[in-house]
Amino acid sequence: MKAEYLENINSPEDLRQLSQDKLTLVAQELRHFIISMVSEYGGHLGASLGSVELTVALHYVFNTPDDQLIWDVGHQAYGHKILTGRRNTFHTNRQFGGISGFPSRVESPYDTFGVGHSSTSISAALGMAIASELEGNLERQHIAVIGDASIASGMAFEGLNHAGVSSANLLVILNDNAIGIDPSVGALKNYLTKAKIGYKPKQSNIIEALNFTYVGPIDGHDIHALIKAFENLKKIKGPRFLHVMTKKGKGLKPAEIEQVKYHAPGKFDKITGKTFQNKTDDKKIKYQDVFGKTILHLAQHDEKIIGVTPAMPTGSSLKYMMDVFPDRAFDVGIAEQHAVTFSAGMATRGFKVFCTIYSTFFQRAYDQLIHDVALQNLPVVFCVDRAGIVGKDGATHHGVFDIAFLKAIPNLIVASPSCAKDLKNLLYTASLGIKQPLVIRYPRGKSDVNDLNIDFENIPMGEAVCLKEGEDVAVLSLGKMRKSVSKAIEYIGKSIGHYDMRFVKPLDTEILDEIAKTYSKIITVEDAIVSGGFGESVKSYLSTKHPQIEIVSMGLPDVFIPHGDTKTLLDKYGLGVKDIIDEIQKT
Ligand SMILES: Cc1ncc(C[n+]2csc(CCOP(=O)(O)OP(=O)(O)O)c2C)c(N)n1
Ligand SMILES: CC(=O)[C@@H](O)[C@H](O)COP(=O)(O)O
Ligand SMILES: [Mg+2]
Repeated sequence: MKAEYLENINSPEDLRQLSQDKLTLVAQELRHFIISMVSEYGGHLGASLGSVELTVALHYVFNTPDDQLIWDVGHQAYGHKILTGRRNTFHTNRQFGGISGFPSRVESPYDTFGVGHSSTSISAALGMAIASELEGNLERQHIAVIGDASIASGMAFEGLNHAGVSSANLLVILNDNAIGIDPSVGALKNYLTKAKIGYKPKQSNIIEALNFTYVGPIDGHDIHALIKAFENLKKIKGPRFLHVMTKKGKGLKPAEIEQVKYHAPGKFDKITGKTFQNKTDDKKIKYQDVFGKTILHLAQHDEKIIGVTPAMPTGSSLKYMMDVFPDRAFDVGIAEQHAVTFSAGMATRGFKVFCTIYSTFFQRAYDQLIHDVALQNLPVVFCVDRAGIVGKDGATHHGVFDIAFLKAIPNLIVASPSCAKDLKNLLYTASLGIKQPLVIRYPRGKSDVNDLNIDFENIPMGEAVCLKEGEDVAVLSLGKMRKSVSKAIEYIGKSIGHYDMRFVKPLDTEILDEIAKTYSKIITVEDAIVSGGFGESVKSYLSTKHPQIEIVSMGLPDVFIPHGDTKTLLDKYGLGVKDIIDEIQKT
């Protein structure tokens, strides 16, 4: 398909030169371009396909970038990027050195707010709107576009609650496709479903009750209806809310049908939509499945076991347990804070709660972890997925801060298994009953095994293992870095000791004392920021007791790591196999 119009749109200014009757064609070309790019280079798909008409209409009516357009999460903003000067660089999306998969303030003046985590758009847009008011600019528009799953989060409600008592020039657009990554959940979702079928007695409109002017629901694929609604809403002052209905995956049949799969499908055939299988290493089980399959197995033998996920049943693989035990496995929506305190509540009543959260999203629930779990020493098990570098999602999503922020918390045990067997056995050990909260962090992607057997072993809390004895240099690896360290030692071929520390906290001080007697140099290697990390704990323990030992901590530097494939990033940021070899050889 020739992109007759799109090819000439290098900024929204160009779009605004077109007559309104051409916009449907622009939308068609834009959708086609997104499908073609994502099919070849990967990335998020369904959300951007569903917001094509919305994107075109927004940039047509509003005076971006002076009018402030804020996308929630930002995975639906591919159309926005393409219309705002990034069509020619879009093929670099999410690659190292290329454009980011999410709006980013350093990338473009049209990206008014950096995103990646959900439910921030209303607060950010309100902040901008009140700033404009204070500057005396009452004309500038501030538009937050938020999805139906993201608006159900506590943070979005905090923003609505504040906006409703302001006179801010704020327009919230609810892009309602009735699904997040997985189907949306909760009472608000039920309310929105009713609103769409026309059941909306005025007094029961939640949004109007919060003092917003409410318009909708309208068809979010009808550009002309969208333009009309925006023009009308522009004339109204104060907080306004437009409810728009869209279809995730719109325009690519398989993506409309299998919306979960096509949220971010990987590469696919742009005509048929058929996805391609990655042939290499295909049989290895993903870490998320080691969790998901083990927790299902354990739950089958212990009815006290509960699973909790904040909106990531597929990504975390808790879905296996949800399918079999819908009453004991909960998707609580995008609500990390609630997920943690809800788990704490269940733990007070003697349930064995396994709450699975991506490392990066766990950041949201730090106070709940300290105040509601650790302070009360409640034995909740946090299965922290996507720990370490996650790859192409980039800075907003890398799980690299968890070690530093977790190790400061009293009562908490923090484990970082290096293989599927240890992850499985830690889950098993926790299921036998623990007396304090436990975090088990594990990485994104494939594990080291093809099959999961069901022989379980107890792992004593805080116990490290010696993988290989040596002389002079001992390398202490944490979690997935074990594999790179093994490769480095294999390459060097001389006698280097290798220890899989398994726990950040408590430290295995017994083994550390033994190591200190044998070696003159210790290298710690962790897939997280080195500042405040595991290596620093080792250093702090050993430096007073064994001041003669040289200790080098390898980890990520004190910067935000950008997007790119995981290996490239590890190599660039000093955690490649070669870096480990070099450090060992410095001896
Ligand atoms: C705080 C946080 N938790 C979880 C996620 C993972 N996540 C990304 S998109 C998404 C679903 C968003 O759904 P919705 O807001 O309805 O937007 P849609 O994808 O349907 O356009 C989730 C759970 C996230 N980005 N941020
Ligand atoms: C936008 C977002 O936050 C999610 O879609 C995220 O990209 C999922 O990451 P995984 O691919 O690791 O499940
Ligand atoms: Mg949605």
